[in-house]
Amino acid sequence: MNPVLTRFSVMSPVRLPIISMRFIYLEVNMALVRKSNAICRRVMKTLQPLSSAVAPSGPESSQAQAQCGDRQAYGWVSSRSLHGFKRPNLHVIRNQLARFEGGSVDLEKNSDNGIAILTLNNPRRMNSMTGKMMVDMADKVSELEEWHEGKALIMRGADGNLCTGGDLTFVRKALHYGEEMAAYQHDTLTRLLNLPLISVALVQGHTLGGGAELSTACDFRVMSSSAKIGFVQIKMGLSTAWGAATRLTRLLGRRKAIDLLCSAKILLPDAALREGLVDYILPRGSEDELEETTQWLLRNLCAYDTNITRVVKSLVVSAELSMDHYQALDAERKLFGQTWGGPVQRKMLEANVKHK
Ligand SMILES: CC[C@H](C(=O)O)C(=O)SCCNC(=O)CCNC(=O)[C@H](O)C(C)(C)COP(=O)(O)OP(=O)(O)OC[C@H]1O[C@@H](n2cnc3c(N)ncnc32)[C@H](O)[C@@H]1OP(=O)(O)O
Repeated sequence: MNPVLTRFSVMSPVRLPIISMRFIYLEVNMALVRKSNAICRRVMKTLQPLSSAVAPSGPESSQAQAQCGDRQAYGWVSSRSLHGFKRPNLHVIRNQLARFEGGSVDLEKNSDNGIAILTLNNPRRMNSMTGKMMVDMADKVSELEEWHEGKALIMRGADGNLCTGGDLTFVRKALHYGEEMAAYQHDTLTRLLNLPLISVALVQGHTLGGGAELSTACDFRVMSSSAKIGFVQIKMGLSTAWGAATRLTRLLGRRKAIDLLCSAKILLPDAALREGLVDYILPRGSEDELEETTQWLLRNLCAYDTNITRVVKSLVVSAELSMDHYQALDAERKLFGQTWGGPVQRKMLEANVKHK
């Protein structure tokens, strides 16, 4: 049964006959799975020609294959996801990612106001994410899943910069490991988005590529008046690595998602607000933007009872949770895996592109 509904049904004061609820839920779920499997097979058929277009050919492809080796070696298991794709073994991937050192993701939980602060901490490299930071983030999201007295979460970066995406030193070393890294981040960011906490990304400084993707894994985005945000992956020869194509399409609709992802435009606050990508711009010259964001949260979204706030968030998650979401992420991961390590990305990495 949907984990969110399970948690809600235990908490709901009116205990409906759970058996009949479970039965109805299972029936609906099976119908959804049958429908989405059929859609997914059609989607993947249209994508097949693309894979020969973007995957490396010639010696590079044999080198890439040699590097990748058998997917089993990297933790791909035989069990299939609901939509026919191989479900990755996150535990094996975790051990591989942890070897790419650098930075940390830290968590402070304030039991007085029920607001937790999740901090990306790699300031010398603008909080870009290493493999170790991805493992840290997954662990902190698991800790938040068990924080039952929490009400909200603010995700921010150390020293006034949210995140500039994948740490390029990590990226250059992990070109054989794109799909696995994407699967790991998809799991973490979907769990983050589905937490029974009102989540806000504090968009500060340069929030680029994967950093912009991280911001879409929160319910709301609050932006500093001096910040910039842009999905620059296409300039790097890539599609989105951490699930933003799926989330942006749901958040802004397909037209705006295509616009932001295919133009690689870098938005200043007013434009980001106009596009609906961010929800609030902090006043210019704020002394303490984290405190300003905390007050914005308390005023607008956390003014009421903690348990009811958690139930309302859980209800919205369970209303949105659908097979299509996981099918979209599976397809996104497959596509991303075909761009990662491809000739365009290699050329852009060598060019050391700066997204000014
Ligand atoms: C997996 C996700 C996906 C992917 O990687 O496939 C992506 O996220 S794609 C996007 C990847 N990110 C980038 O390409 C950003 C590259 N960096 C820049 O464009 C600039 O650094 C910029 C515009 C963010 C800031 O420019 P500015 O001149 O203001 O500062 P510096 O360039 O001197 O940067 C300061 C310092 O930070 C280091 N830095 C910044 N971003 C990254 C990064 N993503 N990985 C590693 N290091 C990063 C930069 O190298 C400087 O350090 P230094 O030791 O002085 O070279």
